Parts: sequence; structure tokens; C-alpha cells
Amino acid sequence: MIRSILIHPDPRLKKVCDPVGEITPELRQLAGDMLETMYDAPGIGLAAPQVGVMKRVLVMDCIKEGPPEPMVLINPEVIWSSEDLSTYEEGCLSIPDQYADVKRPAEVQVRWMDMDGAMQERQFAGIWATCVQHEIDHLDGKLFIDYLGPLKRQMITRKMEKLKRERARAD
Ligand SMILES: O=C(O)C[C@@H](Cc1ccccc1)C(=O)SCC(=O)c1ccccc1
Ligand SMILES: [Zn+2]
Repeated sequence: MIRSILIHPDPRLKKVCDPVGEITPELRQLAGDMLETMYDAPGIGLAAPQVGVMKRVLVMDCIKEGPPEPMVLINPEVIWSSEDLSTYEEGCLSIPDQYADVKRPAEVQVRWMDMDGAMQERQFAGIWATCVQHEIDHLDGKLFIDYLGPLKRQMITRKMEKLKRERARAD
């Protein structure tokens, strides 16, 4: 089912999430709901804390054209990142309609457990590298606006506080 996405500022988006112990039916349900919620938004990634679950789980599907390639990463870790950096204009489903350039390592090697409990390892480049780093940041309570200057970050936070006030009035 589609879950509601937390909007910044929210203390739950600043917390470091707990590792997943075992793969339970609830975890499978969560992963499915996160993918459904991501596609509905639409987005190219989503981390569990964005739907209020403080667990180290993220989903991604950065394919723009071609068949969808949904990925579920459990307890993901960056085990290598390139010296080279790349800049992407990032957005965030928890910070709607705000975009800013963020510099990150252009390539990263990531290790994670998949939904079958098998360990996986893959090198990501391009938008996939940016997206997986953006999602893993979420698991560590970090948002892309944390890479911006204080004034730009404060302006975006004020806009989100206004949006939340308006949404609260609408409810
Ligand atoms: O908040 C999130 O984690 C999702 C976020 C992921 C992300 C976007 C851009 C760069 C890095 C990470 C999004 O998906 S925002 C929406 C978005 O970028 C997009 C939506 C539809 C088509 C293509 C991109
Ligand atoms: Zn985000």
C-alpha cells in the first residue's frame, strides 16, 4: 500500500536508522510498500525513514527509459568511493519541489543484503551512484540540503515549514 512520506523538518529524518536483523514478512511488506510509494510519488529512490520506519532499508529504480529495475538494499554500506566527484541537481521526496546541485563521488562500490538474504556487491556510476548515496544518507539522518550553505538550507527549511502549515490547514 502507498505510505505517506514524511516532510522536512521532521526529527525522524535526522535519526540514524537501526540495522535490519532478519528478513521477516513485515520487511517484505515494507519493501513492497516503499516501491509502490516511490513509483507513485514519482521518485527514483526512497529510504525507510522517509515513511517513518527507522530501519536501514532503501529502494531504488533510477531507470528513466526501458523496463523498471526495482532494487531493495538492506543494511547497505559504501565500501569504496572514487576520488572523482560529479555534480547532480538533486531533489528529495521529503523536501518537495526543491532542487540543488550536490557534489558526490562519481562512482561508489556498495555492499548490501538482498530480499533473499544474499550479500550483494555492485559498483554504481551516474545517476545510480548519486541516488544510492542520497538514499544511504537518509539512513544516517542526512539530507541533501545538509550539503548546501546555511542560507540556502534555511530558506528551504522555511519553505517546508510553510508547506506543512498549509497542508495541516487543508486536512
Ligand atoms: O527523496 C528521495 O530519496 C527520492 C529522490 C532520490 C534522488 C533524486 C535525485 C537525485 C538523487 C536522489 C527522488 O527521487 S526526487 C524525484 C526525482 O528526482 C525524479 C522523479 C521522477 C523522475 C526522475 C527523477
Ligand atoms: Zn531524499
